[in-house]
Amino acid sequence: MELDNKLLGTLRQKLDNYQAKKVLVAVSGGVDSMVLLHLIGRVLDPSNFAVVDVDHNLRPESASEVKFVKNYCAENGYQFFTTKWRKKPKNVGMEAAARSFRYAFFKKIMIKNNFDTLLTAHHNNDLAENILMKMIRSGNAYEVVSLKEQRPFGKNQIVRPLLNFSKRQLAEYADIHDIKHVQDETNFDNITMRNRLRNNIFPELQKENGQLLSHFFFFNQQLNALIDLAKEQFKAIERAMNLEETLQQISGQIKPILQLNKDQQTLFWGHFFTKRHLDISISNRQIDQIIEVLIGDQSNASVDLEDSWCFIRTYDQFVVKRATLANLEAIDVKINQVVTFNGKKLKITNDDSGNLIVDKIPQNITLRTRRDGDKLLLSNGKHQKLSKRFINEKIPEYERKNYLVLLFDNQIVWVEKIYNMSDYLKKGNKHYKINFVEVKE
Ligand SMILES: Nc1ncnc2c1ncn2[C@@H]1O[C@H](COP(=O)(O)OP(=O)(O)OP(=O)(O)O)[C@@H](O)[C@H]1O
Repeated sequence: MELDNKLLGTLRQKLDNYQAKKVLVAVSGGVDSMVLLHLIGRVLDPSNFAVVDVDHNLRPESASEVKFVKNYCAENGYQFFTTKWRKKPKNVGMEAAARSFRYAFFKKIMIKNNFDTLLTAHHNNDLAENILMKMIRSGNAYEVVSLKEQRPFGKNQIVRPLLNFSKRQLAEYADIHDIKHVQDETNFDNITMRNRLRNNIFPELQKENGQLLSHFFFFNQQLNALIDLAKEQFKAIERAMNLEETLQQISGQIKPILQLNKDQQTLFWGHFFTKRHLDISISNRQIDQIIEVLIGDQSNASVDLEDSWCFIRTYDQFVVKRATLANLEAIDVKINQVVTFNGKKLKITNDDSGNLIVDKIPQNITLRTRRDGDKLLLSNGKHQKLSKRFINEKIPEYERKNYLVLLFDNQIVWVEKIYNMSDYLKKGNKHYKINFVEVKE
């Protein structure tokens, strides 16, 4: 009776707090969501709620599980929505794809039928498992924060009224009221980390302290609040940074960030990258590298990020941009043949207007990007390392890999913008002119 009152009281209070008027209950048929549905049936009039169950079509029993929920709704006079997932993607995480299909369907039903609130049956064990899993995977505070009791969902909201109740309490309620439910057999195999934590680790941890789950709840609440406070301060910092943002890059002043201490900077960059529309994931190690670059006084220092994005610090600014992918393969080029290299169309012609002057017509012409050990011939007959030339010309490291290098018979004769062997050839000898041009369409 006490548990009944606690659950019903909490549910009423949450619906009231979050002004949930027309409610869609997400029910998978498992014990948690059947308990939620049973409770809702006791609190709301059927005209104010409906049930939704998505058949993910991933297990043979899924259709009969949906039928079970459908029948339950029919018996109780509840409106019911369902759909079956048919177009399963290949080569992506199945669980994540199933989830995004599920939430897209929830959204569609809510908009079409004017529901203002989606209720899910997430509970305290789900929350604790999420936190521990994220702790194991990343330790990133923004990821470690777990489910919130309420969050916006498009123009509407998701409310999770059972977050403060344990799985055991929900199972107890199901027992008392003899609530039938389906059993997901995959909960028992220990292939997933979640199941290993649920079945092996949490029972052990709870032996240390029976209050463990509520501590996770409390920790989550506090961490969420701290992050919200930090974000307020970061907004002010971002305003002072004068950010300029396009789909391809974002840049800004670094001075405002340097007012934060090193740990606060870590928190800042974690937030900065998670909320940007530039789709970059960033590791803790990369955040450390960014901070090193900002604290150091080396202009043009850079950090490589995922998918060829890079973070570059110039004197008092930073820019995050995509570095063009270099084609590192060398290609052989014939005279008058058009080749595409790093997105440019190029051609070598052998005519008098040539801007490359050589002392013999080459047998082999090769185009490639830089390699370690590349050397340039100078007029005194000596060689200079290409890397040295890049430094002299102040070409930042992140750009060097995109520079085109042209070789005649294995001798570098030209490097984009910074070297042309013609400038170093002795006058008086017999020379040939060769043209190296970018072809415009
Ligand atoms: N197929 C489904 N159809 C309708 N509701 C579902 C379905 N699967 C899950 N739910 C709802 O989501 C809640 C959480 O389910 P579960 O723990 O399996 O999901 P999750 O993938 O871990 O979490 P999330 O839904 O936040 O991604 C369930 O209690 C239920 O309310």
